[in-house]
Amino acid sequence: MTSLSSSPSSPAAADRDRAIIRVNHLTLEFPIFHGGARSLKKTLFRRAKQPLAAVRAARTGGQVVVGEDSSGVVHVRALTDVSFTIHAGERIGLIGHNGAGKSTLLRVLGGIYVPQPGMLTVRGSVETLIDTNSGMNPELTGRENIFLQAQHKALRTAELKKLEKDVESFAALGEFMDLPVRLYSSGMAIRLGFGLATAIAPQILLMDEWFMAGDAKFQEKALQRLAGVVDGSDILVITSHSLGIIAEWCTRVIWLEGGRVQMDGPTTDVLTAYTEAMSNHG
Ligand SMILES: Nc1ncnc2c1ncn2[C@@H]1O[C@H](COP(=O)(O)OP(=O)(O)OP(=O)(O)O)[C@@H](O)[C@H]1O
Repeated sequence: MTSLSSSPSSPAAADRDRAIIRVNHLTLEFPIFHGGARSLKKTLFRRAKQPLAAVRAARTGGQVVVGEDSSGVVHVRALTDVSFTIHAGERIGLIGHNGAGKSTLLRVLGGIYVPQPGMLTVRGSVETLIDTNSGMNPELTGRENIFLQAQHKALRTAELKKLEKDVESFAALGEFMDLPVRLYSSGMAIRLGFGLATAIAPQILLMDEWFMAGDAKFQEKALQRLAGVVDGSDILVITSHSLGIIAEWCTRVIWLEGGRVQMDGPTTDVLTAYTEAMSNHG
């Protein structure tokens, strides 16, 4: 069950309405409808007959399972029984191997995937920096997309003008601002998407590491702008393979392994354990 709600801004209700994310026993599976699923199912059954010691869990990816319903559809279980609470003021880093479930978890928190079973409560305004074009219409120009966002946020004319000026100057796309977004390179789409998503600080900012893409000058500008947004937000959740970024930005780290929470705690403790595990197992 998912509940998403926005906070009223009454100062009297400030404490009660501060952002919070609560995740309880969350599991998420993707069904596989690919032609290869049949032979994959045979392999899984063959493996199930082998002694347990011979079936070592893969280090990358979620768990591949045969569905328990009568259809026998093969699923990838990306998240298994994940639970945690994030309070206002916390900056969370999600780390783990390729396929550990970081991006999937971020999408669940952003309301893009609905977990079943499990319960998710997200209180506060949410902004996601997950896909380069998230929330953008590729058929519209960059400028029209700014107007679209302003409409969603019910901005007044003066606020819209401010937003347009701010994003235009940050993205520095020149005449491309008045061309359809589908013509942009991925770096150009990042400039616009990042500029838009960070123009107004949300209570909860969910961010995948793609923002690190782009040329060096843009990265520098993006980090500077992000610092301001993070300061204005209640909660930051960021996934990254760069432990330097996690160490610099996060107060707490959740380490995922094969879709499960391996460790959850203060940044230094989790990064130390993770780095040790890396050097032991590669
Ligand atoms: N749309 C999808 N359909 C099927 N399986 C998916 C889908 N998205 C993710 N998965 C699977 O879910 C598991 C977790 O993937 P996810 O992208 O969340 O991992 P990640 O930790 O973000 O990985 P990386 O660091 O490589 O980006 C993987 O096994 C992946 O194959």
